[in-house]
Amino acid sequence: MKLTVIGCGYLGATHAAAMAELGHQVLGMDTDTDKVDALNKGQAPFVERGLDDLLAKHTATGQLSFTASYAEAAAFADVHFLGVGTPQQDGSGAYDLTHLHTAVRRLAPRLGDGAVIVGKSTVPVGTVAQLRQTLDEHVRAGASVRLAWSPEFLRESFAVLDTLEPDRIVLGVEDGDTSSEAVFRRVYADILTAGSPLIVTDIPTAELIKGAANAFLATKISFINAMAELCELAGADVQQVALALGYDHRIGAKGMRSGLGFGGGCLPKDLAGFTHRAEELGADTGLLRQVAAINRRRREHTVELAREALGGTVVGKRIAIWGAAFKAHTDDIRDSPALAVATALQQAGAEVTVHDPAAMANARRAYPRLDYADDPAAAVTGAGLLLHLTDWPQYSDADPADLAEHIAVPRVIDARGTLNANRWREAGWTFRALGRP
Ligand SMILES: NC(=O)c1ccc[n+]([C@@H]2O[C@H](COP(=O)([O-])OP(=O)(O)OC[C@H]3O[C@@H](n4cnc5c(N)ncnc54)[C@H](O)[C@@H]3O)[C@@H](O)[C@H]2O)c1
Ligand SMILES: O=c1ccn([C@@H]2O[C@H](COP(=O)(O)OP(=O)(O)O[C@H]3O[C@H](CO)[C@@H](O)[C@H](O)[C@H]3O)[C@@H](O)[C@H]2O)c(=O)[nH]1
Repeated sequence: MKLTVIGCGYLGATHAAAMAELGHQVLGMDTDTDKVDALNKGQAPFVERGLDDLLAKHTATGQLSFTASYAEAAAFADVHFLGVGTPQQDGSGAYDLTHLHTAVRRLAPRLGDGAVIVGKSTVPVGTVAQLRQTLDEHVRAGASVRLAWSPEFLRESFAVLDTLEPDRIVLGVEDGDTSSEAVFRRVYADILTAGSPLIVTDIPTAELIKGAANAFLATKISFINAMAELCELAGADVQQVALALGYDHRIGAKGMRSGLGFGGGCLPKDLAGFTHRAEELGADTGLLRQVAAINRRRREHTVELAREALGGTVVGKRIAIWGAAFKAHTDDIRDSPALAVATALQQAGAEVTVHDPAAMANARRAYPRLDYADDPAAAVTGAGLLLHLTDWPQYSDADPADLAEHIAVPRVIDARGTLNANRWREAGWTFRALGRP
């Protein structure tokens, strides 16, 4: 089949490459010409495992290409996936939906009768009804264009795998739309044959499923972090608590790692947007607000522990920070908990040196006033405290005995819970972890 993907960021570039891997002819479209150029060379403009290989493989054969032209995209195919960004509006939790409306407005007059738009971006419930109005206002006279919504559940760093082998696929179709599902089933034929379940539902339900999924994932993380708070007060170990809870099949161990809390381009923004929309609809959002508050406290608590470790003040103190990405195996620093802690400490007067295996270029651009070191040992050299803030395996594999020779005072706070406490203590470090004795 011939398909386009409008908006080629983390979601869209991965989706385009994965659709080519399924055998489709794919044209990705993005307004960012630098991104388009990189993608056409077979290079992902961000770090994502396996994506460069897929892009290189399919751009080389011409099965996958990218453009900045709506006209080319509209002429290329009758099925158009939408993956443009839906960021948070400044100063409120609400979603900014302008990119979506722009994309529909620009595409609509160029589409032929029978075209199908399938949205993948994350949106608050009610968005598709508004996009339908935008579509109807701009579509050619006499052309009937269908609009369906298939929210995306991929995780960064597992994006290729999650797109090709999804836990489930959701498709929302408008009332009276009897044909989008058949088109969609053809697009996803191989994935459906391999056993991924497909849930076909109405539009509001499809929109809401995505928000609910991220709200649940956020709740699970904040739940275990609330237990971590309690463990610290009681002298108990949250990792043992999580281990024991996770063996219960009704709870499950996945997505329940305690630590510095959730960041990234999705969970914080989607929790805020979901809460905002729920309030507009008159729902009680007490639970959702607590989830966000617990998450905020993780960052504040880590800053406080650093202050405490340094004798009550961070002013003029050298602090090494391991981690800038919002999680391991990505260069994404959107709402990164690690950088939130780093900048809070710097604002409080500390001299902060940051290391990250992949996200330093992005961090340098966004936070040019922080210091950066090229390797983990260089970051700790001369510091009075090390904070471990992103769960890269390089950090859990590092040799604490070797590092103790570089740091001025061997003191570490493990905010991700992935360092081996015994190993670090045996190497002479004062070791403190969140939620653990
Ligand atoms: N990143 C993820 O892991 C992930 C997973 C599931 C869902 N989502 C959702 O997918 C959407 C995209 O997220 P992302 O992380 O890929 O964002 P992103 O910022 O990486 O990518 C968005 C892309 O859209 C492009 N764009 C903006 N306006 C455009 C327009 N009018 N026409 C064409 N292109 C346009 C931008 O240039 C950018 O490349 C969001 O709604 C997000 O919530 C993201
Ligand atoms: O047990 C856990 C799992 C994650 N995190 C943190 O939570 C954040 C989000 O992690 P993760 O869910 O792995 O990353 P994302 O790539 O942001 O993916 C989430 O957001 C996407 C965008 O909506 C969804 O598609 C995915 O299903 C959803 O997992 C990161 O800061 C992690 O460090 C924890 O603290 N504990």
